[in-house]
Amino acid sequence: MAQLSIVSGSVGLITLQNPPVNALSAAVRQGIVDTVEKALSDPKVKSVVIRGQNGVFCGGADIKEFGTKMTGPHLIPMIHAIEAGNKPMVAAIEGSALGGGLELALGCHYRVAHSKARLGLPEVTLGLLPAAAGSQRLPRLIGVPAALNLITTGRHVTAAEALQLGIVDQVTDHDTVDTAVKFALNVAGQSLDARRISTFPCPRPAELDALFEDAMQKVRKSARGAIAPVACVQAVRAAATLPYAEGLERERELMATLFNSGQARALQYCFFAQRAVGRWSTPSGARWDTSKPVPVPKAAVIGLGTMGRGIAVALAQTGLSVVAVETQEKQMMEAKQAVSGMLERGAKRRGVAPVSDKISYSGNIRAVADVDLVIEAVFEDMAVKEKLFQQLSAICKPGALLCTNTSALDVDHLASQTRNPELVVGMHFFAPAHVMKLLEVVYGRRSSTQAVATAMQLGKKMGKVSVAVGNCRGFVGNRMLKPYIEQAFYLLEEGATPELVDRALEEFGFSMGVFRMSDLSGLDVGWRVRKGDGLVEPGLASGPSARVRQGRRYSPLGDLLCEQGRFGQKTGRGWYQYEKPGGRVARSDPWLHSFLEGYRARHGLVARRIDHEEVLERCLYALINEGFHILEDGIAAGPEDIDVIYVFGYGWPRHRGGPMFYAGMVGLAKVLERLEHYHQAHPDVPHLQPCSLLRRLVASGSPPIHKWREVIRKLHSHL
Ligand SMILES: CC(C)(COP(=O)(O)OP(=O)(O)OC[C@H]1O[C@@H](n2cnc3c(N)ncnc32)[C@H](O)[C@@H]1OP(=O)(O)O)[C@@H](O)C(=O)NCCC(=O)NCCSC(=O)C[C@@H](O)CCCCCCCCCCCCC(=O)O
Repeated sequence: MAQLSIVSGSVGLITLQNPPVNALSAAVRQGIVDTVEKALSDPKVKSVVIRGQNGVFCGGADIKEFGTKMTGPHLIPMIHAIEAGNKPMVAAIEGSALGGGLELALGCHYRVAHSKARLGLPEVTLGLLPAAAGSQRLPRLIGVPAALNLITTGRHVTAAEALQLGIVDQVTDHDTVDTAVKFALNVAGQSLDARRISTFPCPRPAELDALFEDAMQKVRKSARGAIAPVACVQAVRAAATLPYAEGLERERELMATLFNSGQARALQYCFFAQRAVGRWSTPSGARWDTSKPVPVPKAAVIGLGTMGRGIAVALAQTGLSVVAVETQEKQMMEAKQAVSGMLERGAKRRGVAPVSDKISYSGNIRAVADVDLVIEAVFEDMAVKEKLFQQLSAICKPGALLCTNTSALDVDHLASQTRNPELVVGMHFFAPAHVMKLLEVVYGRRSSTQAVATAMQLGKKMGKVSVAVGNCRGFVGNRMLKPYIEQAFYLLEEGATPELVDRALEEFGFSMGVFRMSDLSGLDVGWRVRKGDGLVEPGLASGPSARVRQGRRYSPLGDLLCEQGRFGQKTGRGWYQYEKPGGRVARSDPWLHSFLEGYRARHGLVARRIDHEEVLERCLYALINEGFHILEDGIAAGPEDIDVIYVFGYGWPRHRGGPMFYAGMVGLAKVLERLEHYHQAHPDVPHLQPCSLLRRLVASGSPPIHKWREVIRKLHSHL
């Protein structure tokens, strides 16, 4: 797992061998210990270069080992032996040097990086801190403020930035190992006294207390309850205030609290789940590894509202030629301006030239005739989309994929409007589409394997986390949102306020509670959908029937607000009030509170005290219950798909792993018991009735989440 050879007569070349990222497994650690010892004791070796196999230096500690009984040498003494050695050690960094990988490089006396390499200490994103002395060495090398920034955000830096910060000594565009070997030959025999980072005094910035207080406030605000960023600040503080050995001890203590925490488990689960969704499969047997996507050099976007603009920008930034079609002149003018602004800002952020020439605009749908793939993003109205798909089917060249960005409508029905239904899939982006990472790729009953594979690959190229899901109303994300929002409305009827519900959800870790989110996205969106579903009945002011629709409990609260023209931020009034239409700062609205009181009085509802626990249980367990239905129906292939959708698209706090992972953490038996309890109290709310898959999982002893698929498979084979 690590090999030593001698090159250029006197340079010991140690190669880490653990594809694909040379993670520091027990075998690699043992290999490093052995080869370093050999190199140090071999009189022929005057200096040493450490590199990783296959163009990747090292992706850090082996995350798969965490949570298992860890064996093999520890990282800290291993890295210490490298630093303390009396022969110059040079890290040759290609690809990535992340986490333990960078910590290993910091133990070396010199670092040479390829210009395309990326370096960082991303442990915080896994619920950990750089506990192989990274939190103690990095501040000594680059100073406290820069180290704090890197360690608390986990961001990766380019080789150029690493050079500027002083993390690496040389950057090369040529062969990294050759360059590092030359470097090692040059420094052989030189004193290493000034090269051992652990012996550096940590630069103490002025206003140390204020600096750390500020850093702590920042992470507490952005971490929304995550504990690792806080521990990272504490560890860097130890570097700045304690001698190295004591700092190291503090790092160890802090790591011990993080290492077995639920948050670390949740974040590491997310890391693997994000990668697992790329290995998609469909109930018809289509799979990621047996499907061949078709190339998509040219694409079209139809409809240049908010979504269409974002999609066009995202496609152009990926390097595709884009035809942007909008038939309304005013909308087209506004869109052109908005798109060029988005492209310019994006280019500035990424330090590249804007790609405005990648987009051509047309008011005529015939302009899409020669594209390889079309994404429609027109108004969310089935009749409009039906007509468009009929047109596209006639206009587009043979084999062109027809994709819909609908957030809830029936993909099979749209496919049935075309001559080639196998070429139709959903590509459900999230607003703003050029920023949000999530893409739901919706396969219909007749979508071809190739169509799904092409949409999945295009999503990946666009930098999206793409999840393949089946076709049903709302797909995965929006389908689960419905019972969640519904519970929030019922809680208002029963005595809660929007502030109370939102506070409970935000303290849980959501970036926004349900009502602030509703104000942001616009209350009229849901109103239109409910009208389409025949649920809105204006004029039914009171009486029990006013709160029952289609035989179930229904809350008309959202409809009543819309009737008052309260659409949220855009009108300056919604569940909250705003300083002006388009304002963003939500303030409590006394009108809303007295409206709720009047509503309850009219309907004979007596307000009761509702606590955060009930808010969380009712909203989250209703959402999770729908997640189980989705798994039972085969709409999502596994719980990871649902969790990735919620973390990347719906603001679910990553350190809680996603709704299905969270259910496992709470305990499936508890979720079942609470759903039964609430369903008994609200028998007219079908979403609270526990799903039979949940019952089955509990009956099978609540297996860990990675075993749920077995239970689901058995369930499907019985159907
Ligand atoms: C490296 C990447 C940037 C590469 O990206 P790319 O897109 O090319 O590839 P993928 O991301 O798809 O990855 C390919 C493949 O590899 C798997 N993988 C990647 N990295 C790792 C890894 N580090 N370990 C294991 N496996 C990895 C990935 O899962 C893919 O496989 P799959 O089958 O899933 O498709 C990118 O991969 C990346 O960003 N990787 C992660 C980088 C990272 O976060 N590194 C940090 C790791 S944590 C760490 O290093 C910790 C160290 O600081 C300190 C460790 C000290 C440990 C001490 C433990 C003692 C605990 C004391 C407490 C005891 C308490 C008590 O119980 O008493």
